[in-house]
Amino acid sequence: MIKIAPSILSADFVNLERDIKRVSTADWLHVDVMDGHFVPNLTIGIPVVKSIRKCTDMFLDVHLMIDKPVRYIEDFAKAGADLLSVHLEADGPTGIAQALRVMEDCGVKKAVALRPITSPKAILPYLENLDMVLVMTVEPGFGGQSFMADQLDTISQVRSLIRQYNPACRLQVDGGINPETARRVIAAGADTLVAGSAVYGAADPAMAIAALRG
Ligand SMILES: O=C(CO)[C@@H](O)[C@H](O)COP(=O)(O)O
Repeated sequence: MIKIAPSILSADFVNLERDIKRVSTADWLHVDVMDGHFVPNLTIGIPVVKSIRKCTDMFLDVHLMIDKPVRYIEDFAKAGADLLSVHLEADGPTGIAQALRVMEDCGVKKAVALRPITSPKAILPYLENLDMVLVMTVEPGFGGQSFMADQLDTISQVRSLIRQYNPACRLQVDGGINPETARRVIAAGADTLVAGSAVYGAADPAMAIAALRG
């Protein structure tokens, strides 16, 4: 079943609680954490995730765009994250494996994320132990960018690895998702879609969420 995860990066942060309630028909809430180093942007951190947890029961899907994420896994788990995604480019293999181990110990779902440049095969050392793989269809850092169609092939390749090694693993796609690109990424094998501007830029976010489901 397709899951839709609105990205609060496109929400109005002054009215964050209101904007979280406006997407309550979605399946998950996607929270973009950026450190100004792994990506050229700064967003939100642990205290904000803690506050979000207090105002919604939605599944919190937290995308860590930060260097050496193992340093903060436990804090984000305690703040209320349900799933954490760490970028394979954000640390060496030992650091990524450690981050996944800490997620396991903390009882949060485990995901790895790939920048557009990263080979799908990079997920192989971790795949059997993952709940989700996140394929970026823009360069991480900002909302409102154009969908990178050449990532459709990466999505297909990741789907085929998932089929082979861990069929229960979800495949999330993030960046430039609208009703048209949603159809294309679902056809390529995605089952979880992140959308920021397509949801929060719409007059009626609930209708935009329904349109993404197809
Ligand atoms: O992680 C990111 C950007 O780095 C995304 O989650 C964006 O927030 C998605 O925004 P749209 O491309 O859907 O506007």
